[in-house]
Amino acid sequence: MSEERLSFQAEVSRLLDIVAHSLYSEKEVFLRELISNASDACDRLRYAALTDGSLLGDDRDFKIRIVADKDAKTLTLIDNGIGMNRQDLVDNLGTIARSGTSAFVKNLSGDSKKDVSLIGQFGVGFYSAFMVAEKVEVFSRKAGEATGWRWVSDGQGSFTVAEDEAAPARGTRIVMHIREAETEFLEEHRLRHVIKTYSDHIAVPILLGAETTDSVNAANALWTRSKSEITEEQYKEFYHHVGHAFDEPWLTLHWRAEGVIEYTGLLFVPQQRPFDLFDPRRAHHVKLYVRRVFITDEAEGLVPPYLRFLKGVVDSEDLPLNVSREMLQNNPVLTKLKAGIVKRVLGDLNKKAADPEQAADYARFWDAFGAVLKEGLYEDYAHRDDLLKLLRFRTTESKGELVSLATYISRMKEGQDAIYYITGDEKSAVEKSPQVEGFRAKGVEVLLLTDPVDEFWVGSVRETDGKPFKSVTRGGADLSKIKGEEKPEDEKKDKASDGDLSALTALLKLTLGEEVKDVRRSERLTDSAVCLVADDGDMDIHLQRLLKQHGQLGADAASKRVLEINPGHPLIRRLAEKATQDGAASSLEDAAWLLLDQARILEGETLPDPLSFARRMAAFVEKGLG
Ligand SMILES: Nc1ncnc2c1ncn2[C@@H]1O[C@H](COP(=O)(O)OP(=O)(O)OP(=O)(O)O)[C@@H](O)[C@H]1O
Repeated sequence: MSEERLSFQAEVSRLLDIVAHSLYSEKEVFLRELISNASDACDRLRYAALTDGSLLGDDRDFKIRIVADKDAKTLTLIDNGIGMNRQDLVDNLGTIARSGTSAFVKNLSGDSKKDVSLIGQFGVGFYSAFMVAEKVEVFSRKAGEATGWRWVSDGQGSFTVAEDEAAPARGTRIVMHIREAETEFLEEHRLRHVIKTYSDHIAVPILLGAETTDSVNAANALWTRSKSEITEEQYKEFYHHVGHAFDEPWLTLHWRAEGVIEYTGLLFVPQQRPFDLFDPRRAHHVKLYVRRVFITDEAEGLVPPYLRFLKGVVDSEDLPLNVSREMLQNNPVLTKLKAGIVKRVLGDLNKKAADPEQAADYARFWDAFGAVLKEGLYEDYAHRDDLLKLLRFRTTESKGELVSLATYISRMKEGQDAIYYITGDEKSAVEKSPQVEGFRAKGVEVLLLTDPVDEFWVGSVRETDGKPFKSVTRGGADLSKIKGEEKPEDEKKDKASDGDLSALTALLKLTLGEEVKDVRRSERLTDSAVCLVADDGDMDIHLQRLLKQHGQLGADAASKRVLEINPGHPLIRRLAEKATQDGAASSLEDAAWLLLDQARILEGETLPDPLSFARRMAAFVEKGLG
């Protein structure tokens, strides 16, 4: 086939532009990226050869060779891994395969400084070669295939592919034509240092020079070494490699299990949320190995979705080496591995969570991954108690600090028998909700739940330690039973008389008719005149809104709300007085609708009839101005 010229996917061009022009201060990381890819290629061939031994031929020892040629100003990296055919080259080196990354690049701001620091968080993989090279040639031949290929690009929007017999017998040779300013990467000592720093953990030998047979790296799988032999730095570099990550691990778990099943786990909890954390597939990122052979990074069932932030490796001694990815489904060994992983991870998280000295550190984890962990509360009943201990909340009383359920319970007021919460989209908004006023006045703490998942777990967990979870926007507020810290003047505050209030309530019910389920005097309001609540047994207001937004609830399936009025509010007092007068029904009609609309606005809802609202409002203001 003759040479073809193809364009890079738009996102790749964008990425290359940033890579070439702005740049990381640490250009040396390009080598780590290419070595990481070469090692993955060896892993994949090792796995493929389990079912088709002929793929390896006589060349059975995997290696990565790096050769610098100062005269030609080229740096060459050769692996005898799985290799790429024409289609692979076009797909892998012309597009960004990972969907999260691709979407991310699409949304880059165009401000190169900002973009570079963001890209630094996930790396640019193969394309980082263009940080040091003005031209890159990739010669490759896929294992088991006859034809070799050459891919060439100067990173300027396009590349060429053509058949080429100069490709290695199997695997990939990447030739980088090093820029004048980057010739330091042709110096052996510099290369050796970079390899030692970033790639020592790579399990395939890395040979520096055309002839040498001595590897620069230790060349055994990091997780097989004993903990005492591994430095923090090495763990970190391994985490970068295995997790395609660029932050520091927040927690490193390295353990060997011997007993019912035998395996080694080396798992990391990242510091930062990866971009695809809320991807609907909820896939995890833990690689499964069987006796040092990479099997798959998609073993569904190895890690539950609520721990999908974990990165790392699990290496089993019990699974058969020829286990196919299909065979892994419903495999009893896999089930046991999963049980071991969950126990270990939750145990270590609980140690961190329980240590007051590490509260600030745990808070960082919680802010990154708490929302994901909460999914386990309704998906993994067996570990619910462990998970409940890990929960942290911001509350109306916590001044931004995180509070555990145990702390909340220890601070409950006399007569308080429920754990109160409010759900919503944003902390600042729920904190100011009228429904929490009465609780705040009494010093009764209310959990502020602002993750969408919150609605689902509170609905499923229902209670802890004998204390039910209760929404402050649903049902009666039963605040009168609680001995709080209210100030005496609150008690004495003028309230509408019972008779007047009953008249107003009746009038509002009549006027608003089908728009509300009921109108009641409120126990929970102190400052606002009105608010909406869901009736006991009805769906919480925020949950209704959430389900509607996601098309899970028809417009008419929503249950009606109860309008609560504050007997101590001057406006309600005045209206109550008027409600007993003749002709009140018609003179207060506009006021009734305005009260309801006000409650809707406080709830963050759009008004069903904004035009009428504006008309009534204008009329009132006009009257007020005399
Ligand atoms: N030496 C190689 N041998 C075989 N395939 C390779 C090699 N180098 C790259 N590839 C293929 O090209 C793809 C893209 O590589 P690239 O480094 O850009 O991204 P990645 O490795 O998937 O992710 P990351 O951005 O985290 O490095 C790889 O997933 C792999 O399929």
